[in-house]
Amino acid sequence: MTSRWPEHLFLVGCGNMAGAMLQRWISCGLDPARITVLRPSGRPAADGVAVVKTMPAHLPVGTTVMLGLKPQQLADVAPALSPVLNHQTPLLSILAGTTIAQLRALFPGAADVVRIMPNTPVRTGQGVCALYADSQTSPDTLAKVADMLAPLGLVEPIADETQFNLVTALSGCGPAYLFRFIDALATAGKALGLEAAQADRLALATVSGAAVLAVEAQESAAVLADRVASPGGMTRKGMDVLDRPNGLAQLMTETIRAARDRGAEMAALK
Ligand SMILES: NC(=O)C1=CN([C@@H]2O[C@H](COP(=O)(O)OP(=O)(O)OC[C@H]3O[C@@H](n4cnc5c(N)ncnc54)[C@H](OP(=O)(O)O)[C@@H]3O)[C@@H](O)[C@H]2O)C=CC1
Ligand SMILES: O=C(O)[C@@H]1CCC=N1
Repeated sequence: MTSRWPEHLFLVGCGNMAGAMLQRWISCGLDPARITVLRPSGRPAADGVAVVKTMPAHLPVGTTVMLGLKPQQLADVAPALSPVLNHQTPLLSILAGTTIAQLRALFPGAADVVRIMPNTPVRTGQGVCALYADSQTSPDTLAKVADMLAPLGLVEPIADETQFNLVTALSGCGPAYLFRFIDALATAGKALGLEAAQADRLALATVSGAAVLAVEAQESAAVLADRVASPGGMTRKGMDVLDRPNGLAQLMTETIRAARDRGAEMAALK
């Protein structure tokens, strides 16, 4: 069986998101000696991973490059990165908003260009990586990228790039909304009289347990919610607040729409 890992991985930027992917890949067997990280600060990325502060003149044969910097930083790095890519260097990008066409314009030497939209839970192997490539990218490269992402969690191919910002708004940004929800649940408990640490503990364990149950159960989340809500009981009264016309469903639609639309704005800023 061939290895799921590239011969060499070059990460251009390795902060919160690429760093989470890196940690998971290493814990699943990617040899740190096969990874180089470019980051201006020169801060260590992980034990055994080489860190450089400036663009190398050449990349080892068999290198896969992943862009892990912010979209606003891409224009600074592209002039130095483009010449070191060739048609055998798969170029992966986790940049929100930045389209394949924009990447191809900046990196004309790359043949295989793949957009990935991860989320931070990849660090535990419970993340989501959405995946899109255009028809110029070889199916073999795309399959290899999907294989490399498999230890990070759900790998979700996206057929239509115009949906990528919407997908980003849901699964890429989604953990932040869940973290906010955990905070809000605990804060509500505190506001109504619970001791702070206890409210935090209860909120976190409740969200964690409910998420695991939702994953493991055969029923939909809607059915599971109804099973908690005994007729005439306490939960129904609470859910009546969430379910009112301007309640949670509308709030989430507005939230996802605002995030999605920011992706298009970011692409237009290039
Ligand atoms: N955060 C998230 O949950 C998600 C983020 N993304 C995408 O990931 C990308 C990175 O976001 P995030 O990790 O949050 O950002 P961070 O700010 O945490 O990381 C940015 C990284 O880019 C590096 N960097 C800055 N300037 C340059 C440069 N000129 N050349 C090379 N590297 C540079 C930084 O270096 P240094 O370490 O030295 O400061 C840092 O490692 C974005 O494009 C974002 O859209 C996608 C999905 C989810
Ligand atoms: O906030 C952002 O732009 C990125 C995209 C998905 C999560 N973080």
